[in-house]
Amino acid sequence: MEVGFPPLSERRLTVLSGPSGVGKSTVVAELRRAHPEVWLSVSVTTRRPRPGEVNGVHYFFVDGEEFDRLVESGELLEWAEFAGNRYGTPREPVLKKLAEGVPTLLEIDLEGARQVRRSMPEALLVFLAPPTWEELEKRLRGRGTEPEDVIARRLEAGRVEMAAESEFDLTLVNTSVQDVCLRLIALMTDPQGVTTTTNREV
Ligand SMILES: Nc1ncnc2c1ncn2[C@@H]1O[C@H](COP(=O)(O)OP(=O)(O)OP(=O)(O)O)[C@@H](O)[C@H]1O
Ligand SMILES: Nc1nc2c(ncn2[C@@H]2O[C@H](COP(=O)(O)O)[C@@H](O)[C@H]2O)c(=O)[nH]1
Repeated sequence: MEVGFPPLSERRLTVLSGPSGVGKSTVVAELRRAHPEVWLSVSVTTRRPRPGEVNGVHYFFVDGEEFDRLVESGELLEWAEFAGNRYGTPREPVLKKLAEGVPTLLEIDLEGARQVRRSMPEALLVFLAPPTWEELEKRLRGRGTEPEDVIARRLEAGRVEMAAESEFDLTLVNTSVQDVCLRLIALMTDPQGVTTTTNREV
């Protein structure tokens, strides 16, 4: 049975959230490899770049002063502090892509998703969940990009994010990156894609 989501033209904005380490970036990279027509917003962050991360590609890396300026000037659609750093979505490029009718994706944290829910209620909010909590810890540690104290902060935030799953329109469990991508692209490009009354899918 179809649930009451608005038609595609009014819900081209899709938000992907979920605990740190669940696989959001992996899923998005795979999705964009297969579907380059999907546009991913490049966020601004005060976090230091990880090895291999490129300014303007993975993030716009800025200092605290510049982030303050962006907030004060209203240039961010949403922003949040996550595990000691700040992250935000530049407003203008998102509005431009939406006006052009381009399927647009934000990969952001829970606080950011809540702000988008308030300011753009037509957006589709998708929660990416791990198969188990143990698997989440394994992925986060296995990525090897953060020291243990940062991993602990991210897992603490992850508990809060997991508890908020029901705020999202839909949950996809990231057991298989391929399966999640297929489902996500169907949701983004096919008005019939949202055809379930249950929040959680496997
Ligand atoms: N379905 C999967 N099965 C096994 N490993 C996976 C799967 N999806 C992602 N991973 C691995 O989990 C780790 C974390 O993935 P990724 O960096 O994409 O997470 P994230 O949700 O974007 O994290 P963050 O919010 O911290 O940026 C990576 O090492 C990735 O290769
Ligand atoms: N609210 C926002 N959250 C964002 C944005 N860009 C990324 N994120 C989220 O931050 C955490 C940590 O990311 P990492 O790259 O340091 O691992 C993760 O949940 C991202 O989804 C944003 O613009 N706004």
